Amino acid sequence: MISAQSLTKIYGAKAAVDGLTFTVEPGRVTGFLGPNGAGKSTTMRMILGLDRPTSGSATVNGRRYQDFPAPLREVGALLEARALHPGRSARDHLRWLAASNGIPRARVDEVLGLVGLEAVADKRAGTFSLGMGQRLGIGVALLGDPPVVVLDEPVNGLDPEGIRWVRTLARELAAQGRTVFVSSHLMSEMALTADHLVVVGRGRILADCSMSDFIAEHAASYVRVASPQRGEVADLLRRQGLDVAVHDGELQVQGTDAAAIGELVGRSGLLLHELTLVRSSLEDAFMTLTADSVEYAAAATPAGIAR
Ligand SMILES: Nc1ncnc2c1ncn2[C@@H]1O[C@H](COP(=O)(O)OP(=O)(O)OP(=O)(O)O)[C@@H](O)[C@H]1O
Repeated sequence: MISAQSLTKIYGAKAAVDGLTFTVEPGRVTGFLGPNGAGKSTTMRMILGLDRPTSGSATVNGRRYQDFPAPLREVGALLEARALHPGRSARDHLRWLAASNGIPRARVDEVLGLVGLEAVADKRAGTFSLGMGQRLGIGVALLGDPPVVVLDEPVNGLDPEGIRWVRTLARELAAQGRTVFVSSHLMSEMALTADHLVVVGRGRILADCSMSDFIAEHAASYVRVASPQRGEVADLLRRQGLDVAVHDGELQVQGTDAAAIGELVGRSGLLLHELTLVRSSLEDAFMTLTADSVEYAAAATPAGIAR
């Protein structure tokens, strides 16, 4: 597992990471979320020994990254910034890393197959598209067959097929009992991939809980009710003590489920055209929780630009 204990990184007068304590457990995918500048990459870099904490510690299976003699066999990582030699082929890049980490050469071909790069394995990495580069980066992460995998924005630049591939891969790695720690800004994708979430804002922990608890706690579901007798239906529901809001000509009702609303309205003889449970999304929950932690927010769209 990965463990951060009071992990802190100060740049000048600014705490990029401010006393983070959390663990990333094996056997599940843990999503790492936060607005731009929240400290995700800095945290991952400290876990991977690329940045030194100002104080606190980050360990993988109880040891600091720099203390592993063959780190690729302990922790596989894809970081946002690619560090590929542009003139080297994908195969040579993997072979070079395998040799320096005591990994058998045969594993290189296995990994090229796993990430779908066999056909271009001998092309120079400098000619790769963003998506091919991401696949090669994921190949590097998997090269040592490590029990812990850290992926920073793995679906960046991938097409829909590639995005689905990363999702399936992350879930398979977790199902094999590995520790999988993934950051992404794509909320809909994260909702399908992660079981557990660590959410940060301005370098601090905002949430550390299961995906379902996070959504239930930070965003509210409601029942959408449409009726040609909207006013009467709204009055009826309000008299029952339900919370009714009117939005774009429909009622949004909180406080009970669709079945109970249907029965109530049915008994009154009023007409219903639609009754739908609208579940809140991970994106809704994320926006609610991080509203105060957003560092770089755009102003509302100026009227002249709105379509
Ligand atoms: N080398 C550095 N020197 C100075 N400040 C830095 C450095 N690296 C990061 N920071 C600052 O630390 C904060 C956290 O940055 P970090 O890249 O970890 O955030 P992030 O959550 O990964 O953001 P994003 O989602 O935009 O990738 C930011 O305010 C950033 O400007």
